[in-house]
Amino acid sequence: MADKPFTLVIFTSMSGHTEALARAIAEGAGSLRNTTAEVKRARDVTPDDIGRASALAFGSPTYFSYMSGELKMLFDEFLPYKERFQGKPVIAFATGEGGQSKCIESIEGILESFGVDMVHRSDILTAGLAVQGMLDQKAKNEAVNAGKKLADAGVCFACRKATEEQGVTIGGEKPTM
Ligand SMILES: Cc1cc2nc3c(=O)[nH]c(=O)nc-3n(C[C@H](O)[C@H](O)[C@H](O)COP(=O)(O)O)c2cc1C
Repeated sequence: MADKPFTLVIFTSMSGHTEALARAIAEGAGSLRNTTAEVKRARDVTPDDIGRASALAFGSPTYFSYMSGELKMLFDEFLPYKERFQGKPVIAFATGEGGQSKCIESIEGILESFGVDMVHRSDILTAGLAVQGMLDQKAKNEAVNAGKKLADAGVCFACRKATEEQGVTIGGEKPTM
């Protein structure tokens, strides 16, 4: 994992709508103190990137009520690296012309089998982050806030991981060996 809690926002996009949403999420995620955020196209993401991240966002345009082939390919290829996703806070986002919640469902379905912690279920939105058409100011604000909440959950994840790795138990005592 990176030194500072790090949010990786992964997307695919042809005409720019989903990219704009990804950049707004990263803007929110990177605005927290002591955290960083990066935006990457799905085809450029490596298993090491997933391992370094303390929080992840995955987004796609809706194609035939599903995610793009490029994002599906990432999931297919990263199945052997499933443990790098486990327990990490995640949000799914999508743009479309009305069918984007189906796209979000398709992304979430795969991510659940990778063992992630879907952040929105508890405190973001009931249907992931969905946008129809180009990003307006309201959608942008929502995306920035979602990014902040995601990064915040990433900080908690990184703290829990560090505590586990140092062998510190709750209550502050190290186990005796
Ligand atoms: C091949 C193709 C299939 C599409 N299928 C759907 C669809 O099933 N439902 C929908 O709401 N929008 C659909 N769309 C619209 C796109 O999801 C929408 O324009 C999206 O915002 C494009 O994202 P981008 O600008 O990031 O490329 C489709 C677009 C294309 C090119």
